[in-house]
Amino acid sequence: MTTTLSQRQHVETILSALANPAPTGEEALIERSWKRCIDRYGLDPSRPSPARYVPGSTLREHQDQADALLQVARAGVEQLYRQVAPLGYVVLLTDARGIAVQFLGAKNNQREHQRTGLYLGSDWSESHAGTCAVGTCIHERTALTCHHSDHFSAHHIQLTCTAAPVFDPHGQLLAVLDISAYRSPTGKESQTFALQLVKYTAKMIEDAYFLQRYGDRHIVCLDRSREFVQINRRYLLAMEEDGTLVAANTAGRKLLRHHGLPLPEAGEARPFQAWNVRDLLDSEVEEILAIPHHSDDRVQAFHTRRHREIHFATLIEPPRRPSVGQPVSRDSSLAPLEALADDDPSMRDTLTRAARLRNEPINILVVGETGTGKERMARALHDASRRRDKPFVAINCAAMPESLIESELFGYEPGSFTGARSKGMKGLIVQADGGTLFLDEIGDMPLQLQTRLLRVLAEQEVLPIGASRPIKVDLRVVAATHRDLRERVQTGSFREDLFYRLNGASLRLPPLRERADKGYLIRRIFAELNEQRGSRVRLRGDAMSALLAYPWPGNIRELHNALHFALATCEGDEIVVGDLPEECVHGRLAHPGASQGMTLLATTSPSEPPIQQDLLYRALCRHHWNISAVARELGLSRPTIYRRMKRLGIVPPNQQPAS
Ligand SMILES: Nc1ncnc2c1ncn2[C@@H]1O[C@H](COP(=O)(O)OP(=O)(O)OP(=O)(O)O)[C@@H](O)[C@H]1O
Repeated sequence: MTTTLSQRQHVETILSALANPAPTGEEALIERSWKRCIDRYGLDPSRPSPARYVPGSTLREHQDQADALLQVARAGVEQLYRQVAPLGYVVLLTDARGIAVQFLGAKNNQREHQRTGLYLGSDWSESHAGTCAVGTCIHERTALTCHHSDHFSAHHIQLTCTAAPVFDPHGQLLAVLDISAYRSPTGKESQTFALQLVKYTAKMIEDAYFLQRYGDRHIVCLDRSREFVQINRRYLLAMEEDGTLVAANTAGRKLLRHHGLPLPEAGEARPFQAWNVRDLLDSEVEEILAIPHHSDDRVQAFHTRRHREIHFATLIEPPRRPSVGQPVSRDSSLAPLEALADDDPSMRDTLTRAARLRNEPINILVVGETGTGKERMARALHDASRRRDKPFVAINCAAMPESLIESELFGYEPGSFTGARSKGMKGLIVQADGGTLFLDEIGDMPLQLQTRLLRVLAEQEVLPIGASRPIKVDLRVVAATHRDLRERVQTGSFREDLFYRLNGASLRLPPLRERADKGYLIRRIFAELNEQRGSRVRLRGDAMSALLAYPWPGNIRELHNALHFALATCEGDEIVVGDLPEECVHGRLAHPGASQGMTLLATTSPSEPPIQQDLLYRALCRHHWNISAVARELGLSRPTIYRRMKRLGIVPPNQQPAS
C-alpha cells in the first residue's frame, strides 16, 4: 500500500498536535488517544493497519457472551440501520472489547466492508486499530465522532465513524454502537446529527436492557417534562417495594450523583450504599407506589430533596411482586423455603435442592457456619413437607448436659432411676413421631449416644430407659452442624455409619457476608421484629448502608441481634446509623469522611453502649461541635443530640471546667 500526500500530512499533523496538545473538548480527547497509540500501544500512524478478525469460533464465543444484549438490541440496531443506510452508513455493534458482534451493511459492498474492518468479527480495540470511534469510545466511556483525520492510522482517514457506549444497570460497559461511512463531507459538523442519532439509539438499547433486567422490580421513570415522561423516560430507577434503590440507567446514575446519592459503579466493592427513593424525592414511598392508581394521567410531580428540582414521575410495576415474607411460588407449600432467600445464587441452588428433598424419606444434614440459619432451614423443610401438621422437635446436642441427653432423647419408664419422675417421661424422639426431629450441633453428640441414635435411625424404634419393649417411630431427621463432620469421622470422634445415615443429602448454607441478598434479609428480619414488637419503626438509608457494608462474622444471628438492639434503643420512629451497635458502623467510621485516630475523651455512661458515645463524639469533633451539622449527619434532631450528649456526659470543650 502506498502512502498518499494526505496520509503523510496526517502523520505530520499527529506529531505536531502531540507537541502542542489541545486543552479541552473532543480535540483533546482525540489527542489523548493519539498519545496512547504511540506511548502505550507502540503504534505507528504511517504503517498500514489491516483489519484484524477474530476466528469464527472466537466470534461465536463473543456473541454468546453478548447474547442477552444482542436479543434486546436487535430491533434498535435494525431501526438505526434503516435510518442511516440510505446515507451510505453501515452499523456495527461491538462488545466491550471492541469485537464486532453484529453488523448491518449493504450486501453489494461486502469486499470493501471486509477490507476496512467494517464487518462482523473485526477488532476495533484502540490498542489494535488506533484512535477510532469504537476503541476510543471504550477507553473514554463517552460517545464521539472519529472523523477522517481524527483516526490515528493514516489508512482510516477516509472514514467517518460515530459511536456511543451502552452501559449495564451498574455502569459496566456492555457494548458500543457505531455507524460508519466511507464518504462524507469534510467538516466534522456534518456528523452532528449522526452523533445524536447514535446516542439516542444506544440509550434506547440500554433502557430496554435495563427494563428487561429489572422487570421484577418497581421502576420509577423521571423526566423534567410532564408531557414527555411517558415517552422519554429519561431517568430510570429500579427500586424494591420499600423504596431501596437497586439500580439506575446511565442518566439515572448521573441524577443520583448530582443529588449526592451515588450508586456503586461497576468494579467498586459492593454493597456500597443503599439509598432510598425518599432520599432523592421529597415524598413517601407509598406516594410513589400509588402513582399508577391515584393520578389521572399516571404522572406525578415531585421535588428533589436536595436541589428542589421538579421532576415528573411514572411508575412501571412488576408483573407479580413477591413482597417480603410472601414469596411468589407456583406451589404455595414451598413458600416457607422460598422465604429464606431472595436472589442469592448459592441460596437459590440450596433451596431448589431442598424443595426436591422435602418429601423424600431420607435424612438431611444442614451444614454452615454458626448462625447461618440452619435451624430456620430445618423448620422450613418441615413446614414445606407433608409432615407439616405433625411436631417439629428441636434438640441442641451441644447445649444439653451429657447426663440428661439420654433421658431427654429416649425417655424413661416410671422409677427407672433415682430422681426420675414417677410417671416416667416420653422422650423427645417419641414426641417427634410423625414429624421432624431436628438435631442441632450433631457434631457435639457424645459417642455413646451416637450408637443409640444410630439404632433409632436404623430400626425406626426407641427403647426408653428401663423399658423392655421398643416404641415404633416414624421420623424424618434433619441434623445440623458447623463442624467438619468428615474430619470428625477421621479423628474417631464421630461414627462413620451415623454420618452416612444422617447425610442422606446435605444442604449447605453460605455465610451472610457472601450472600447477595443481604438487603432482603435485613428487611425481612426487620419486618419480623417490628411485627413482634407491634411497632412501625423505619430503617433509614444510612443505617441500611452500614448494615450492608458490615462483614457479619456472626452471620444472621448477629444481624438479628443488631436489629433487635437498634429497635430496642432507638428514639422515635426511625433507625439511623447512630442507633446501630458499634461493630456494624465500624465500616462507616473508617469512611474517608470520618476523622481517624480519635480517642474518646468524654466520660462514659455504663448503661450506654460505647458506640453511642464514640460515634456521637467523633461526629461532634468532625463538625467542630456544630450541633446542627451533627444532627444532619446522624439523622437526629438537635434536641435529641443535646439530650444524648447530656446522657452520655459529653461536654463541649468550651464548656469544660478549666483544669
Ligand atoms: N432466612 C431467615 N430469615 C429471617 N431470620 C433468619 C433467617 N435465617 C436465620 N434467621 C435468624 O437468625 C438467627 C440464627 O438462625 P438459626 O438459629 O437458624 O441459625 P443456626 O445456623 O442454626 O445457628 P447455630 O449454628 O448457632 O445453631 C435466628 O434468630 C433466626 O431467626
